[in-house]
Amino acid sequence: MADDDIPATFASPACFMHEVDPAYMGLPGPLDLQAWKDVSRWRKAERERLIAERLAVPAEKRERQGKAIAAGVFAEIGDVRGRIVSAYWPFRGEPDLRPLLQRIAAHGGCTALPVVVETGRPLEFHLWQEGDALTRGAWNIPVPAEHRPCTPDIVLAPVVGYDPACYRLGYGGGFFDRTLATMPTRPRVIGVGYGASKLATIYPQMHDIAMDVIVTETGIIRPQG
Ligand SMILES: Nc1nc2c(c(=O)[nH]1)N(C=O)[C@@H](CNc1ccc(C(=O)N[C@@H](CCC(=O)O)C(=O)O)cc1)CN2
Ligand SMILES: Nc1ncnc2c1ncn2[C@@H]1O[C@H](COP(=O)(O)OP(=O)(O)OP(=O)(O)O)[C@@H](O)[C@H]1O
Repeated sequence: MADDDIPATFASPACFMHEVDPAYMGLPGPLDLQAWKDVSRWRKAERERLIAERLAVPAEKRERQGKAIAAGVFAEIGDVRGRIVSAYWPFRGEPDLRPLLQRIAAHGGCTALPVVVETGRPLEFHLWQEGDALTRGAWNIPVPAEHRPCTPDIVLAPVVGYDPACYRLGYGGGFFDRTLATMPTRPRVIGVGYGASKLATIYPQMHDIAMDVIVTETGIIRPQG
């Protein structure tokens, strides 16, 4: 038998994985990799566009919208007594929910801020309320100076963009997805953003985790079905 006649498979493969469609195995195939490259490029461009657009909105209008969003979030949370709510320190034109943190504390809730420990790792949440000291964290975002890690019951996640299925486009670090994927008990996740940040779809990938609800100044979005 000539070498050319040897079939291009193992006589006795260790397993049949090579015969199964990679998508069925939950593994990315070559096509998925190309699709993810395209989606990544598209997401990068959309992030830049959406951030530039919201920064171009006059500060007073953004402030008005922020107040309407905060009112919507407060109503959506319901009874805050004894619950931990994580918010964020606003940057790049995000809705300012700092007054909401005070309101939550006044109603008997605890508040926290997200802390980047390291790129590629889940976020931590550290207790913080108005008057507590802050220090500069990753990307110069203020974070609690005191190390008081906690597990929030409710996470307010700022969105750069969102879609009708409540998927969130963030800044591209994958922090919230990684964090939610590794929390033993999934908190309630409320996406927070401006109505103008709506996209037809963010082309959700395996790692994307949908928000339970998105609150904007123009209304509340819940995943269909
Ligand atoms: N106010 C606020 N605080 C927050 C978040 C947030 O979304 N908003 N985060 C929520 O996660 C974490 C910070 N996440 C960030 C993730 C990426 C970049 C960033 O600037 N990334 C690169 C591009 C990344 C890429 O495309 O690979 C950049 O823009 O240069 C900034 C913050 C924690 N704190
Ligand atoms: N659970 C996870 N495990 C490993 N990698 C993840 C996970 N979640 C997201 N990633 C990776 O993080 C990267 C950024 O993801 P994505 O574009 O969804 O970010 P984002 O949600 O916009 O960012 P952020 O949450 O920081 O605002 C991707 O390369 C993705 O594969």
